[in-house]
Amino acid sequence: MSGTSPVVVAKRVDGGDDADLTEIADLASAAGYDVVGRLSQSREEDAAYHFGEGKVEELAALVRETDAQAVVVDNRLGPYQTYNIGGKLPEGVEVIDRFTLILEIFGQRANTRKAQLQVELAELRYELPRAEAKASLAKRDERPGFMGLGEYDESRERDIKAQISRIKQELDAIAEKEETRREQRRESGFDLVALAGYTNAGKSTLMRQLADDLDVSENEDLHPDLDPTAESEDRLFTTLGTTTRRADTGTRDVLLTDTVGFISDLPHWLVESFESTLDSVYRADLVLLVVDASESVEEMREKLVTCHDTLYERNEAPIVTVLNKIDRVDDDELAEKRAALDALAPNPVAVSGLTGENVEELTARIEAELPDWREERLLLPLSDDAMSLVSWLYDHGNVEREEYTGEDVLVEFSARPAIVEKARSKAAEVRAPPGSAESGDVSEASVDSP
Ligand SMILES: Nc1nc2c(ncn2[C@@H]2O[C@H](COP(=O)(O)OP(=O)(O)OP(=O)(O)O)[C@@H](O)[C@H]2O)c(=O)[nH]1
Ligand SMILES: [Mg+2]
Repeated sequence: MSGTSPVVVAKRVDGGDDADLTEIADLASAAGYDVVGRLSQSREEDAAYHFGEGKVEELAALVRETDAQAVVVDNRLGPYQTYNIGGKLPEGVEVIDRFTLILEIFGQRANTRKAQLQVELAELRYELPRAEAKASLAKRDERPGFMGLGEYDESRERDIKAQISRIKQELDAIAEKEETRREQRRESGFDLVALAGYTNAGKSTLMRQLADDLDVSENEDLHPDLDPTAESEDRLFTTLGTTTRRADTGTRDVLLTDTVGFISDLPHWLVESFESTLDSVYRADLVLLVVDASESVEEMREKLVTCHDTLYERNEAPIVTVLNKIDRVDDDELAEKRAALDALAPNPVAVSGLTGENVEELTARIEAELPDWREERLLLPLSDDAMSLVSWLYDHGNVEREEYTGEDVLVEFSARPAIVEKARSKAAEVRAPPGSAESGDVSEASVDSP
């Protein structure tokens, strides 16, 4: 089915308020569909049809009336329910669920090898239990292809498993390379800050506001892998891959990474398929959790909960919550929202990524929250190697004192812990170059931090 096809969106909630169809309609538009009808129901789940049977008749009538080519359902449908709903719809009208729709969007946006592999992996993980169900039903001599899922084929299940493991291997190799790159960047003195948050919260817009406006091409020598900043658009999942830019926050050298947004109700397997993309968030030194403050407190709360759930198990970094889009909120309203969300978003920074309002407060906060630099003193015998270590320290940290006493140079500096470690081992080599007689006797010359 092509992107511009007309579709009807539908959703069921257990009870209480009417179902909110905004997000599923936005997702359908993001996939390029034209939303021509909406239908919701508040009742408990029906085993056969998910919705009440009468509601499905209503859905079929709406489809006929609007000439829709598909129905997008914002609930988890079992394979039988999908089949039963499909049976009531006009011939050829597809039933698409939330996950298939999200995968479709990701598939359209996947423009790197990694993104394509991730989408493929998610598709296979979605298909596997369905293939298993088909295989086991066929073994029990049931009708093959019973759910409109095509002819039964036992080898399909084995194929899927083999493909899954092949793709996982390739993705693991990519993830390893990225981890090495993160370590190299840390060793060159950079702090890694990641933008995270619900899709459409304004991450890419804020990234552009914080990034040095230097052209990527001008920075190429230093960071051949930096890419142009991701686009901003009022559309869900504009950004799929990750982009990294330098940001000037004052004294620290920061590399800022923008990445795919979070969304609620994603099954475990889908989140897992995008694990290595989320690693740039999980393994950062600091996470900026961006929230759209122009939405209602309830929406903000739900989205914050989704973000925390996604971060909860694997995130290692401190989190600063950023209330974004304050150009659309007045002061009283902002104060109310801050108070209401205090438990989920303690001590947030409020900014507008669009106008740049209050962005200095955010950069100051980034500096304050980044892991502390350590103080160190090194005493080195004067030599060319010692002098090049001193100049390396100027490049990678803050040199506070440099003193020459006859045969030695004393240097006091502060730097991130990894740099201090590296400096110590460089100093050991300066004192006793590998292969020299005194090799191994280096600890004496090291002066501990005050
Ligand atoms: N008024 C206002 N609009 C903003 C602000 N920041 C972002 N927007 C708008 O919000 C929409 C989404 O912004 P993006 O920067 O694409 O958001 P994102 O979080 O990167 O979204 P995805 O990549 O799709 O997950 C765009 O239409 C932006 O112009 C802001 O501070 N104020
Ligand atoms: Mg984006």
